[in-house]
Amino acid sequence: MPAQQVPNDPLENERAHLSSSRTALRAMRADVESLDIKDVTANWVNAAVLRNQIEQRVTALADLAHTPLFFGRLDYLHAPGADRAEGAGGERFYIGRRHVHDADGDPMVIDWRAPVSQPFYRASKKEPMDVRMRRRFGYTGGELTAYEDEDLTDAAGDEQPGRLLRSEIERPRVGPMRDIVATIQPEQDEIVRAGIGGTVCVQGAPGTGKTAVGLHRVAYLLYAHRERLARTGTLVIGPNRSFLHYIEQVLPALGELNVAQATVDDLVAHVEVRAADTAAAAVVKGDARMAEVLRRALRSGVTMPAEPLVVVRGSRRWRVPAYELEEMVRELLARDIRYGAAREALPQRIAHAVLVRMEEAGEAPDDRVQDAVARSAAVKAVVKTVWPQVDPAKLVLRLLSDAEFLAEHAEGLLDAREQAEILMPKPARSVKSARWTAADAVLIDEAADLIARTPSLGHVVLDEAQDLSPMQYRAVGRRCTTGSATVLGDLAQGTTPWATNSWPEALAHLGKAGAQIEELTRGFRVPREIISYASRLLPSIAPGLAEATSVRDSAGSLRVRAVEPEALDAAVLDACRAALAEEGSIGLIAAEPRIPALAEALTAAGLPYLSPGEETSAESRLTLVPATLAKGLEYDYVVLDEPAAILSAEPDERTGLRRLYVALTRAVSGLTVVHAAPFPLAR
Ligand SMILES: Nc1ncnc2c1ncn2[C@@H]1O[C@H](COP(=O)(O)OP(=O)(O)OP(=O)(O)O)[C@@H](O)[C@H]1O
Repeated sequence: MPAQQVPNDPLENERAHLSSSRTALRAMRADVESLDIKDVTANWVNAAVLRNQIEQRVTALADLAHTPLFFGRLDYLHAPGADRAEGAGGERFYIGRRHVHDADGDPMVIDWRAPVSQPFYRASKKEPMDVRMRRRFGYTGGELTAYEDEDLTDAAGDEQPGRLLRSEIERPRVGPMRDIVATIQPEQDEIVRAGIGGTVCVQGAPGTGKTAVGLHRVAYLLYAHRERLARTGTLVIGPNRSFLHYIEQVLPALGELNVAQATVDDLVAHVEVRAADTAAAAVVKGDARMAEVLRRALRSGVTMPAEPLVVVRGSRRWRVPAYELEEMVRELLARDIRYGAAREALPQRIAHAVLVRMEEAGEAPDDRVQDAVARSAAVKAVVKTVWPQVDPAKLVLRLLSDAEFLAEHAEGLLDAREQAEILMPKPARSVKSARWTAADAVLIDEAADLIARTPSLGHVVLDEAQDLSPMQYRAVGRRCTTGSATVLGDLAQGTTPWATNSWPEALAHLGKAGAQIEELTRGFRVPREIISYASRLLPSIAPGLAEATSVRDSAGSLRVRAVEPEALDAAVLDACRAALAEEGSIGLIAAEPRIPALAEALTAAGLPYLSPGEETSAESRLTLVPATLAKGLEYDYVVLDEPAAILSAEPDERTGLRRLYVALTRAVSGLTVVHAAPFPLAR
C-alpha cells in the first residue's frame, strides 16, 4: 500500500508508512490475543496446544523497540507476477523482519524471506531483476532518520555500497550477536536461500559471516518449509555454551523461537564425562575406523544356536532343529538392519517356522498363535542366548577395558600402538564408575545407533565444523540422515588434534558426500590491517586457503606493543583502559594459564570483567577470554596478551599458531597485541 502522501517530503512519507505499519501490527497482535478458542477445541490437550501456538504467535508479533519494522523498500518496474508476489497488485514493497498487513489484508511490510524480497539482496545494476530503485532506511534509536536510494536502471553508475549500508555493517557491538537481515550480501544470500534438499558446506575466513549466514538460513528454511520442519525439527550445533549463548538471540529476533541449540557433547550425553583423553587417544577414538570396530564387537555377541528349539503347546511338542535356527540368524546378520530391529524380528521368524510345522501337521493356527509362540518362554530363551540384548555403554566399556576383546575386533583396523592408546589406564568395573571421556561418549552414541536408529531431524546447522573428529561427524550425520545440513567452518581455525584438513572428507563422514562447497572470502568483522597481519600465519596453518579481504579499513586499528616481562601485566591493563575509553565491547584474550594472574590484576586495578557467555552491557563491557574459548566470538576492541603463551599452551606448533590466528581475528574495530616474549609471527 502506498504511503500516505505528503508532497515533497519523502522522509515524512516513509515515517507515515512506518507509523501506520506499527498500528497495523498492533491490530494483528490484538486479533490473535482476542481469539476465543473455547468453541473450537474439543479437549484440553488441543486447547493447550492451540493456546501455546497463540502465545508464540503473539510473541512473534511483538513490535520490538530496537528492531525497525522495515529496513528497505523495493520499487519494481512492473508488478511482479501473481505467482511470486506476496503483495501482488502493488509495485512498491517495504522489506522487514515480518509480514504486516492492514485491515483489508493488503501487505504493508513484506517478510525478508518472501520471494518478492529477494531482489533487495541480489539485484544489481547489471542484473536489476525488474527493480527500478532500492531504498535503505537508517534509524536512530527506533526513529526513522535517513534513507538512501540506488537507481538500478542506471547500468553505467557505480556499485559501491552506500553510506547507510557501510555504517550499518560497521556499527559497534555490545552484547550478543545480532541479525544481519538488513545487510545480507549477494554471495551470502545465495547460501541463505539454497534449497532445503541439499547440504551446503561453507568454507570461510574469520568474520566472513558463516555463523550469521547459517542462522539466517535456518530462518529462511523455516519460512519456506514451515510445516515440514515443524514436524521434523531443526538444530544449530555450536562449539560450546558461551558460543551458543552469544548467538541465541539471533533467531528469536527473526521471529523463530523453535530452533534447538546444542554442542556435539550435548547430543551424545549418554554418560557423564569425567575425564579427558590424551590427544593421541582422542585421535584414535575419533577415527572412523572405530565405527567398524564397534560394529564387529556388537555382532560378535550373536552366537549360533547349538540346540534345537522345542515349543510345547497343549499336548504337542514342536521342534525346530538348530541348523534351521542358524539359517534364520545368518539371514538376519546378512541384512542391513539395526541390531535391535533384527533382535525383534527373530522371535517372529522362529514362531513362523513353528507355525509351518503346525500347518503341515494339519492344524490351522492363526496370527494369535504365532504371537503366542513368539512370546513363549522357549523362544525367548533362544533369543536371549543367540541374540543377546546389548547396552551400548557396556559394549564400549568392554572394548576399552578388555585388551583381548579389543584386539579381537580391532584386528586389521587398529595397530597394537593404537589399541594400547585407547585402553583405559584403570579398567572400570561398571558404566557408572567409569571415567568416561568426551570421545567415549561419541563411541557410545555410535554403538547406540548400531542397535537402534537415531531419529533424524529436518535440518542441522553445524558451526565451527572444522574441529570435529570423523566419529563426531558421524554422530551429527545420523541426526540428519533424512534431512539436510549446513556445514560452516574454516580449515585454518581447526584447533583440535583431529581437525579436518579437507571438506570433501569431512562431508563423507557426515554422510553428505555430494554436498555443495562454497567459499566466502569477504570479511565483515576484522579491519583490513588486522586481517592481513593475521593472514601471515596462513601459509603455515592452512596452505592453499585464500586470504580474506575486509570491508573495514579503519586505519590505526592494529597496535603491537613490546614490553619487558615485568611490565607485561601493567601494559595489558593500560591497553584495556584505553579500549574502555572507546565505545563497544572489549575482549582481553589470553592463554588459559595466564587467566588467573590477569583476573587478579584486573580486580586489583578495579576493572570489573565478565566471563565469556556473560552478557556485555553498557556498564560492563570487558570480558576476560581464555584463547580456547574465543572461537566464533567477537569484540569491538581486543587486547591480546602474550601470543607466545598462547602457542606454548597448545600441544603442537600448528595448533598453537591456529589458536593464535583465531585470537587475532576477533576484533571489529581495534586490536592491541601486548608481548614480552618474542612475537611468534616475527620468526
Ligand atoms: N552482510 C553482513 N552485514 C553486516 N554484518 C555482517 C554481514 N555478514 C557478517 N556480518 C557480521 O560480521 C561479523 C562476523 O560474522 P560471523 O561471526 O558470522 O563470521 P564467521 O565467518 O562465522 O567468523 P568466525 O570464522 O570467526 O567464526 C558478525 O558481527 C556479523 O554480524
